[in-house]
Amino acid sequence: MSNNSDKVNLGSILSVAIDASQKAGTVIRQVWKSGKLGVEWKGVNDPMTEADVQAQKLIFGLLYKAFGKDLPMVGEEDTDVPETEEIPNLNLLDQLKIPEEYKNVDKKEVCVFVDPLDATREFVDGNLPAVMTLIGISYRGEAIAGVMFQPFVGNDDDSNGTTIYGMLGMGTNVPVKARDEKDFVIATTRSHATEFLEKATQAVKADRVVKVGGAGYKCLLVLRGEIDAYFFPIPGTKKWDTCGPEAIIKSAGGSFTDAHGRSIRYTIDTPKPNTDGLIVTLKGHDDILAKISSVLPKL
Ligand SMILES: O=P(O)(O)O[C@H]1[C@H](O)[C@@H](O)[C@H](OP(=O)(O)O)[C@@H](O)[C@H]1O
Ligand SMILES: [Mg+2]
Ligand SMILES: [Mg+2]
Ligand SMILES: [Mg+2]
Repeated sequence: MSNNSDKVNLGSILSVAIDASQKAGTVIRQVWKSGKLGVEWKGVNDPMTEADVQAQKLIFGLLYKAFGKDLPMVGEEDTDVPETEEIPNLNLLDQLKIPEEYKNVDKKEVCVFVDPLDATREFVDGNLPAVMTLIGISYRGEAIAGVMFQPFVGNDDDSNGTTIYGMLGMGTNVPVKARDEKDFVIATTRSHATEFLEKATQAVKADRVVKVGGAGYKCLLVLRGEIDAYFFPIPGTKKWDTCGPEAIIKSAGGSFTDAHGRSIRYTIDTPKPNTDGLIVTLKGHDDILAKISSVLPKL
């Protein structure tokens, strides 16, 4: 399958996404170590740095080099895409583990969502474990596969970071454990709370509320069984924040919906804001939806 073919193997795209996220992580660490973050404010509490921009250019360059510039792609930042000298690695995954239905699909029915640096505010504040590169792969509008790469956590092979990936029908590369305690603990925004969020939090009767930055990072806390739910039933996240993490959560058997329990769609034309919020769990999803329904506006 050459890069100008109109067919693609989603397993190969996931391989290049993993490779690109690790290489982007190296760039992010280099910018951090330089001390010259080049922070620009896109909006209130919404920074962009040189690391966000350079990481996105690298990721787009590798995916275009591997699959052609007609690969539908959405990135958070508005950057040009220079030719890259880097070589994309299409062979990181065992093709025997890739579901047959994903091996030869129409490229125009795929869309890759790239958040080159999730939790930029945390990056600027020096809260580095929450920083991640997120890449999601959708097919016919459904989040199918994704990778979350933590450049400042752990020491993953020679990529100096921690790679978490998953694909529907294949599972994840990391052990996943649902939280199983008597109390009910949720994670939500550190910096974008609203009156309605407080009301909704009371409606679901959380025993403890963990306030941390990073949409990807809160999904990781669910995967690791540190919280029962990522609870954010208000606007704020975008499709690039959620496509990759959703695919990983669902490939681990979890649930990922908006506040009304509806699936989130990911096509090139889908509006980027997740206006109806997020609820992310490994278990107990319906119980949360039942409790929050009493305070949600009727559809
Ligand atoms: O990639 P960035 O812009 O850092 O992504 C943001 C999310 O868009 C935003 O929703 C998250 O807000 P909360 O901290 O309130 O959960 C922010 O942490 C980043 O993930
Ligand atoms: Mg941002
Ligand atoms: Mg983000
Ligand atoms: Mg970002």
